[in-house]
Amino acid sequence: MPDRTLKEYKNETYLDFSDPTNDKAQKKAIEEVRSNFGKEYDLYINGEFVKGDAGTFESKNPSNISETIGVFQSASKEQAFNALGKAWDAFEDWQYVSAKKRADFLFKAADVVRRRRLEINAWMISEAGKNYLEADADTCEAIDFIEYYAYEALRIDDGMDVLSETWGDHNKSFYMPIGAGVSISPWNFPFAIFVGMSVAPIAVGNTVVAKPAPDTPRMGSLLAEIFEEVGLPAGVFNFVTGGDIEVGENLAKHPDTRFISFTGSRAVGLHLNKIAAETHEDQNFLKRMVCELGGKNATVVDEDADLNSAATEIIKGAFGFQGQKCSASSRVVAHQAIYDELLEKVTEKAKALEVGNSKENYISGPVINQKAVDKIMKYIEIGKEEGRLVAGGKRAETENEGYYIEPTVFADVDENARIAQEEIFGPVTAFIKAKDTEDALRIANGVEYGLTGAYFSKDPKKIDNALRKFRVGNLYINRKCTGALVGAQPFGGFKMSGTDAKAGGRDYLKYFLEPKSATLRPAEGVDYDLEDFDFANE
Ligand SMILES: NC(=O)c1ccc[n+]([C@@H]2O[C@H](COP(=O)([O-])OP(=O)(O)OC[C@H]3O[C@@H](n4cnc5c(N)ncnc54)[C@H](O)[C@@H]3O)[C@@H](O)[C@H]2O)c1
Ligand SMILES: N[C@@H](CCC=O)C(=O)O
Repeated sequence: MPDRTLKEYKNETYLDFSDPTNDKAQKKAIEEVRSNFGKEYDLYINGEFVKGDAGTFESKNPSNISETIGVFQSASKEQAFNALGKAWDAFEDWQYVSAKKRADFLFKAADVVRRRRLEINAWMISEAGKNYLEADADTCEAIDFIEYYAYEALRIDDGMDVLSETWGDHNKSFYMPIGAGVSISPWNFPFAIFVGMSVAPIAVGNTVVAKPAPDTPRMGSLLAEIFEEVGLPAGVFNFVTGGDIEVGENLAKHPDTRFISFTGSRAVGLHLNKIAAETHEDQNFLKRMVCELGGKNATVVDEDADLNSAATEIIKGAFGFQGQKCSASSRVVAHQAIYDELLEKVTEKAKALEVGNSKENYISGPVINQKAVDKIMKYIEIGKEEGRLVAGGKRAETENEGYYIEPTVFADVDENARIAQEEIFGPVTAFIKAKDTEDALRIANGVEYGLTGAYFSKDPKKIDNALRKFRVGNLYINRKCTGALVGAQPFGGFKMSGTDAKAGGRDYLKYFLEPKSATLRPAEGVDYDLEDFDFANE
């Protein structure tokens, strides 16, 4: 295999499903996957597929809830702890495996994902309710995470800081993996985020117990199959499905859990952050906590913006995957001079979005489950009190029994209203009127989150002003505020949106590393320096 360097990294490109060949191929993959609905999938602990001790649960198709995607294991607390123990056993060797060897496992895994791409999309379309493009983008992001972190691990292995020489001593700093930990992921990027959160620690020599969200366990079990196929050493990656408390919380609390990597809601993230801070008597490290939480993102449209383009991008940002993205534009803050015109354009486009079964590639599919329906419909009722309903506002009627909600737009919402402040995580956006540019940026910043934002203007001076003042981790000018690409738009937010980690960025792997400084004084008459040592087993 040729040497792979960071320079070789490229984002995977999405399939064009308006091409009938791709559309047909995706439909065929969906039919194949559907013929496998209802099968049982096991835990994957220490390189073995095993049954759970605490029963089983089913994953359902949100587009048609009479369909069972698969049957999954509920691990007991003891099994979860056993997985953690096996991960520590595997760490003994894995921490010293060379970065190149580790990266080779990952490059092979990325190639398997490429080979199974349409099948993986098909499972995701069925289990999460994504349309074809959203599913394909998720699978591509998973490939990107795997390869980007593999390249990054190679770069980090090349050495850290250039240090000064001190009177004949040689100084070197390098990174060491930190140990075995737990990755707890959400259902909304059920492959990309699950894969990214599993691969990042592994790429730099750690071992992982990964728990998928209960709504999308099939997407996690695919990674177990892939790592089994590429021969990743036993115990490096463990896949444990089961209860939030039984598996997730108990693992977070365990004194041997070295890191907790969490992506999910603010409430659960804060709860786990507290757990991470509690030190057990027999714990000899501070737990490393990585939290990537929610958002209440705004698209700000200034008076000189291209309104057609802004309206198109708002629709994508607010209603892509039914608004179930932490990055979604759930607020539109519009300058008073263009407010009415923009609102009319967005309303018209929102009303035109067709809702239906994801297997037929409707632009808008279902939301994830009944709990989500209840929460979103509750916010829609609140919105009716707080603003003027101009589009949607009801359950969408379709041929299937699924969790469908109409794309919904509220106008004339006060900046402090609940629907302007709280994360809804569904197909709902709220228009807020601003007096001028500064007022718009103040409103955009006036929430507890700081994840993404979009700003529309043609004026370079205004753009420069927004670049500095709009307080979000990911800011986009003249485009939608969703769809960050690995390695291009490192992703993660400020304020209550998380611990400032940037998934798919250069800093991310350092959350799973500890830096070590070494000083070597050459022994009398011996000629060597620290560059002669690479600190890894081949
Ligand atoms: N910042 C980001 O990068 C990012 C990315 C995706 C999603 N999100 C956020 O995730 C949320 C949606 O995902 P969700 O509904 O799956 O979130 P969630 O917080 O309900 O669940 C996330 C994960 O935590 C587990 N969990 C729940 N309770 C737990 C507990 N007490 N102990 C341990 N684990 C527990 C769940 O099973 C799931 O695997 C939204 O708030 C969204 O903004 C953030
Ligand atoms: N990284 C994704 C969002 C992940 C959270 O849901 C985006 O940029 O849209």
